[in-house]
Amino acid sequence: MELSSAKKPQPLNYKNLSYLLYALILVLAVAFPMFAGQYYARYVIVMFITIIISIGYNISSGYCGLVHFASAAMYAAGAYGAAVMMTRFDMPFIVGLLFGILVACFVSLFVSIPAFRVSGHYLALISLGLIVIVQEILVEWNTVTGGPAGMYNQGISFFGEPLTWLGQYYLILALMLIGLIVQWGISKSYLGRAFRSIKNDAIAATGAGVNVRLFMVIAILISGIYAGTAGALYAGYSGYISPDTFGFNYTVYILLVVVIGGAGTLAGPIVGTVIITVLPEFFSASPDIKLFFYGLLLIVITITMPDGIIGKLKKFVMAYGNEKIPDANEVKKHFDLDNYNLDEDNTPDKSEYILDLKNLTKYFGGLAAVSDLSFQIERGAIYSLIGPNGAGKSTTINLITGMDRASTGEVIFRDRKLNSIEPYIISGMGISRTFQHVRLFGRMTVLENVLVGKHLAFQYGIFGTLLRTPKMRRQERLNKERALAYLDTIGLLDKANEEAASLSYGQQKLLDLARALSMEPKLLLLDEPCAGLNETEINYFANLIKRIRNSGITILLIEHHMKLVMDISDRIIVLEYGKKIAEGNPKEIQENSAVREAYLGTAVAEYA
Ligand SMILES: Nc1ncnc2c1ncn2[C@@H]1O[C@H](COP(=O)(O)OP(=O)(O)OP(=O)(O)O)[C@@H](O)[C@H]1O
Repeated sequence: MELSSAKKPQPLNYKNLSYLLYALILVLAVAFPMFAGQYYARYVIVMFITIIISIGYNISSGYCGLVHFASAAMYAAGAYGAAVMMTRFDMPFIVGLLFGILVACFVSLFVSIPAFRVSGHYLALISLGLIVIVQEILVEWNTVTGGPAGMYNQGISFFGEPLTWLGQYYLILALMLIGLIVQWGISKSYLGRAFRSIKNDAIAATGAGVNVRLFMVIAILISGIYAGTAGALYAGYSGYISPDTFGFNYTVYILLVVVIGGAGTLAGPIVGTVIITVLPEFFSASPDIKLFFYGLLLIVITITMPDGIIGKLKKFVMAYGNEKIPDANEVKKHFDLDNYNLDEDNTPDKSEYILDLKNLTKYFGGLAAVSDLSFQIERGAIYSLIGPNGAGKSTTINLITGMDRASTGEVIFRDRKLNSIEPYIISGMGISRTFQHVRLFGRMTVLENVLVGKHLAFQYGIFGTLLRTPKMRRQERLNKERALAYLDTIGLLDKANEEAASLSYGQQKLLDLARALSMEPKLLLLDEPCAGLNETEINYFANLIKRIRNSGITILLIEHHMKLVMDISDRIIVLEYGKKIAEGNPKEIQENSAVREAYLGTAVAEYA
């Protein structure tokens, strides 16, 4: 089957281009105070601080997709935390900085905990509430914050010595560079891929083994660390802070920086800051004109470049992925479906069946989508679940994977009851799935989609991520090689660097399968993998499914395509209105009169 389209022109080397730009910016930033003097250096320091807070916002919102307006609240927490430590407790700047970060992290919890329950505009509304509350605290808690009049502090000093303006410039530049390097490290790690998978499709991310809630908390916590650092630096550098600085306008300002620069891109916060800070100066210094300019810029950029300036640039040079793709023979060393030994762990269960559903019932309101359903699945077989539309097939898969909770009954997988286990843990236990309506991480590359499927195979921590330790690099390399091998297995190796959303429908279905397969499941649940495909594609899938079964992986297939089901199934279970009406081998099912009446009708008559 020809699933690959004609080769596209070789993309320009975006990677080298951006390295060159970063080097230029660095040289410029280091040399700037030497030729520009103190007045302009102060201006650039504020830009550095803006970049720091914007990177944090970019990680939580640009990468992880959590749109919130809490930047100003976390920034205020950092600034006041540092100032209070320095002024009220006479502590050195470094203690103020650490305390400011701590307070900002605490404030970040008020965004991340609600994010468990709400998302989208509800989360944005909650974060707006947070700004109002923080403003009130700053204004009313006079004895600590100085109230509306604000508070002064001793400024940035080390060992009792105030830092010169040049020292402050390089300190803040160094922290900004660290911030950029950390952002780069995160984006190149499984942490960054997990964030982006959540933004693309949180349900698919859960299915791939990502603990979505935990990673949302981490993303917002990281933005709290950046905002806290920026706030403390601002307090120390300016020597005076007041509540006015940390209002709604500032949050919108940071949002603008990230949206205009390019949310979810490495250089977005830099480009956005430069544009938002420098461009208005060419028009006028008047605050009203500036606001007008910001508003206009937001409208124009959102309409013409929804991915921001860097996002547009990346599209222009087609810089989706730049992984080197080895040839197929090389790739097969890392995974070969036809010579695959299913890795049974050291604690094999005693049960004869890999999956055992006992009297499973699921109500949606008054509707029993699944009703008193019991069946067992033998290891290494292909079982198919068939039935008319609305019979409860997908719901059964959702109950097995923990994406829906059973009203009554039990799901037993390898002797373990799954009923109250979180879906991402179930994925890690050896059950993976594809989705009826393909759920890919559309804005990630084909290779990255499969790598998210390998999420649980990454075992390096935050230090590995930030320091790019040998362990981290080894795991990244090995899993990349393996992910490429899965792509080769399903025939998409040459598409590894392309955006998943750009694939044809058949290719997307294949990628969904590759991602599920990359999780090294013991039980693979396929929800209508062939819906919407043509005969050639269906035959290709049928062959793949049989090869997967032959490798030892057990399969539960939902499919309406009867020829495929009858050809490849070892056993078939038929549902109607959530109830099992028949079970048997393909021949028995074809001959079953109740099944013919309820579902198969002429379809089987034609097939038989
Ligand atoms: N989240 C939900 N909330 C309410 N009702 C639901 C929900 N999910 C499924 N249902 C209902 O449960 C019944 C079974 O749906 P399900 O999707 O499991 O059927 P299916 O056999 O997979 O159908 P199809 O072949 O059309 O995909 C349907 O009546 C459906 O409307």
